[in-house]
Parts: sequence; C-alpha cells; structure tokens
Amino acid sequence: MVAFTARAHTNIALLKYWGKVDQQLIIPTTTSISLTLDEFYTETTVEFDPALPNDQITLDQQPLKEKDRHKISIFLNLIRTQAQINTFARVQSVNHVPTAAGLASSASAFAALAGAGSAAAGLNLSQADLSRLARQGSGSASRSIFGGFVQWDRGTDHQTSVAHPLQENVDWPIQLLTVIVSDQPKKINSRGGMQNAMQNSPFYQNWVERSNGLVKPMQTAINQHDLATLGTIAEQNALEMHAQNMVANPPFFYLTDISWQIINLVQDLRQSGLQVYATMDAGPNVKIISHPDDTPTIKSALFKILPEISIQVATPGPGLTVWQNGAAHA
Ligand SMILES: Nc1ncnc2c1ncn2[C@@H]1O[C@H](COP(=O)(O)OP(=O)(O)OP(=O)(O)O)[C@@H](O)[C@H]1O
Ligand SMILES: C[C@@](O)(CCOP(=O)(O)OP(=O)(O)O)CC(=O)O
Repeated sequence: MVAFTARAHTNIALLKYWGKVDQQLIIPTTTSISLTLDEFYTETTVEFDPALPNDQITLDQQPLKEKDRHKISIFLNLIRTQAQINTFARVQSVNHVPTAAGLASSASAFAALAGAGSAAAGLNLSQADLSRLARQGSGSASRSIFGGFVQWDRGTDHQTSVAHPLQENVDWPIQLLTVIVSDQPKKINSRGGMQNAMQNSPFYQNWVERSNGLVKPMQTAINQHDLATLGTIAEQNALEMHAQNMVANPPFFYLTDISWQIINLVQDLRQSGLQVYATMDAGPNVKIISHPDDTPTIKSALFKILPEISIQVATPGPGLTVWQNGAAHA
C-alpha cells in the first residue's frame, strides 16, 4: 500500500487539560485552549504492508520501547477498524522536539500519526474527525490538528469532544520563549499525573469549575489581541494546575528550583513594566508568553541569573499537513 507522511506541530495550552472523565475515549474534565507552535514538530511516515508480521515502529531511527509500541499499535487498531483492514504498519517517526519532557511531544506525535495513518489506510477524514482520532492517542493531540489558537471542547462523548480553531492565522505579535530547564523524560507522565491530581487533590472540583470559567475571558483576550489579559489568565491557570499536584496526597512536583527562579524572574520583569507571563506543563520547562520586541531584554535577564540555560523562541505555527511519499510537499 502507499506510504503517507504527516507533519504536526506541538501546541502549548494556555488553558490546561488536566484530568479525564473517560480514560478510554479521553474525554477531559475541562475545555482547553492552546497555541500551536512553529518551531517544534513531529514528522511521521506510515505504510501498511501485508508482508509485516507485526507493527514496526521507530522513533528517531530507534525501535520504540515495548510499552510505547503497544500504545501506538492500539492507536493503529482504531484506524484499522475504521478502514476495515487488518494489515500491520511500518511507522517511522522523527521528533523535532525533546520527547516526553513536558514540551508536548505526545501532542505532535499522535496528531502526525492520525494524519499519516488514516491517509495510508485509505481514509479521507475531515479535520474534525482527525481531531477526534488524535484525541484517542493523547488528549492534547486533538488540538495539534489545527494551527494558531485552538479550543478543544471537553464535550460529553466521542462526537462532541473535539477541537476547532479559534484563530488559525495569528497576525499579531505573540511568542513563547521556551526555557529548557531539562530535556530529559520526566518521572511522572502527564497521564499518570493528571489521574493522580484528579483522585487525590481536595480542590480538584474547584480547578474544573475555575478553569471552565476562564474559557470565555480567554476567547475574548485572543479576539482582542490582548496579550496582557491572555498572559494573566494563562499564568493563573498553569499555577492552579500545578497547585493541584502540590496538594495531592501524596504530593508531586514537576517544577524544580530552576523553574521557580524563572517564574520569579518573569514576575520581576512584569513589575518593571514588561508584558511577560509564564506557563508550565507536566515538566520543569517554563514557557514565557511575551511580545517579540522584548526577546533581547528577557533573554539577557535570564542569562544573568542562569548563564547555562537554553532558550528557544517559538511563534504561532500551522496545522497538520499530510502528503503522499514521492509527491511534492506543499
Ligand atoms: N513521535 C512519536 N511517536 C510515537 N510516540 C511518541 C512520539 N513522541 C512521543 N511519543 C510518546 O509520547 C510519550 C510522551 O508523552 P507525555 O504526554 O508523557 O509527555 P510529553 O511529550 O512531554 O507531552 P506532554 O507535554 O503532552 O505531557 C513518549 O513516552 C512516547 O511514548
Ligand atoms: C499539562 C498538559 O500538557 C497535559 C497534556 O496531557 P496529554 O495530552 O499528554 O495527556 P494524555 O491525554 O493522557 O496523553 C496540558 C495540556 O496540554 O492541555
């Protein structure tokens, strides 16, 4: 059969997804809003081949670990069922983003796999159906089908829990400075962490209500290109997500001393008049939401306190692209 390749970019949530109502279908407790990023992406090629005795999967030219391979095969089963085929697949994936370090590699990974896998299986899915499919691999992947600002409606079932673009072409100045504290895989993955928080934080229900209440204000901030309100809401929502983990029993932490140094610096810079805001996912890295003009000031302030730190500038990025191997890539 024919091989297809897909490229999907990561996204960083401005309003976080942190808990599931349905573990199997991946229906979240909250509606989330994200920004797709240009600089970090996954490229995946899929070919179904009747000669294969099982699914063969490589990530960055290395065979995947058994647990991760199993996860991909289960996901491919969703595609096989829909396409009514029972052939195994050859999957080659390359991450242009550190894997499992809280930089949303699972988002770009499953969005790319949904795109290449469904095309290679002969399915011609709509973007909404690709989002529903990607969601079942990793919740945040539902948002990486689209570019720019994206909203994943929590919904109540497979049909209604789907992402849609809020603003695909972002033509106003906003960037995320990603401060890489560590590019090593984290100890507690997102899946385990959110489950832990949901079951063991006494304030979890409060998080759900507050987070869902921030959807409208965040939409308004995006519509009005209001960086200050957008950043304020995003920082508040990220800290509240981490607070759930800190008050869980037993507590657990993604943020390290260095993460807190950066968060404190962001607050200091804000007090000095800059529009800078921090957001953090399931890892120690801090993403600084900011205006591109302020990059030199923010970078020099960061290097002053952390001379060894690595910083990547990320701007709004596009949605999923899929092409047949051998065909020209638009
Ligand atoms: N390109 C890929 N192909 C297949 N699986 C991948 C790929 N990239 C990542 N993964 C899988 O996703 C897992 C990482 O997902 P996880 O959600 O734990 O962390 P993350 O990448 O930091 O993303 P997030 O910020 O969404 O938590 C990896 O352990 C691996 O199983
Ligand atoms: C903190 C987050 O990045 C968590 C992402 O979690 P995942 O989408 O990786 O989780 P699973 O659905 O279990 O695969 C917040 C977000 O991206 O909304």
